[in-house]
Amino acid sequence: MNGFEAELRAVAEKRYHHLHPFNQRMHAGELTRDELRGWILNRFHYQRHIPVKDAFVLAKLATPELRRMWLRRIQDHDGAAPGEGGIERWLRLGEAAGLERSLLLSGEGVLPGVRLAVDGYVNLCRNGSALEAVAASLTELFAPDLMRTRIAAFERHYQWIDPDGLRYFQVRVSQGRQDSGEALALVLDWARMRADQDKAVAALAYKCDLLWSLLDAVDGAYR
Ligand SMILES: O=C(O)c1cc(C(=O)O)c2c(n1)C(=O)C(=O)c1cc(C(=O)O)[nH]c1-2
Repeated sequence: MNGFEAELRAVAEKRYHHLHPFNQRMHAGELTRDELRGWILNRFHYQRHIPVKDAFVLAKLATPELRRMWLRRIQDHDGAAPGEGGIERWLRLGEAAGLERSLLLSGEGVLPGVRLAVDGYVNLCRNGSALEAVAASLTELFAPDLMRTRIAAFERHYQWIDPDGLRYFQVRVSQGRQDSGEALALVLDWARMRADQDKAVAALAYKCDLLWSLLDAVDGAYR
């Protein structure tokens, strides 16, 4: 591993939301039903904007090979047909926790801080360079381990949620590994100069901060 890759990993190790008190309480089984439902509802706002931000990233990629690779991410979330894909699986997670899909789809109850955090990510991908947008997605290097911890915590502590609802997380473990492996290879290839490496590190730190802010908003609202 070169020094730049170590620097990227160190940023996420220190600032990624696996360390956030809300996630720590989730894993320890300390969340109430209302808190968990509030998280699922608010995180849906993030989920439904992932393919939107990925469409901005796609438009910045210069070759068919790169666009094909990135297009797969949009399909992972939107599915190839109605009733498929990550957004549908998140709606089923909501239903497994007792939340109507019409409520999630309405956007009602999404917290102001969550809207700002999600806007921050979409706008980074809209206005930033391809390097910055792809570097920001590198939080996914750490997401699969977090998903595995989360699945175990749900199975152990939150048995009132139908286990079929956990399918979103199970599928994301391998998708996240593939996504982050591809994104890391691109960032290492594109950022050879120190100035570019600094921009990539800053974009990743910003992404960590916005995920952290999203949980701050949820943590403060439902206690
Ligand atoms: O539940 C999580 O902790 C978590 C974190 C992240 C992340 O690190 O951004 C993503 C996801 N989930 C996720 O489900 C997902 O599809 C996803 C896409 C991206 C991205 O930046 O392109 N991050 C994430």
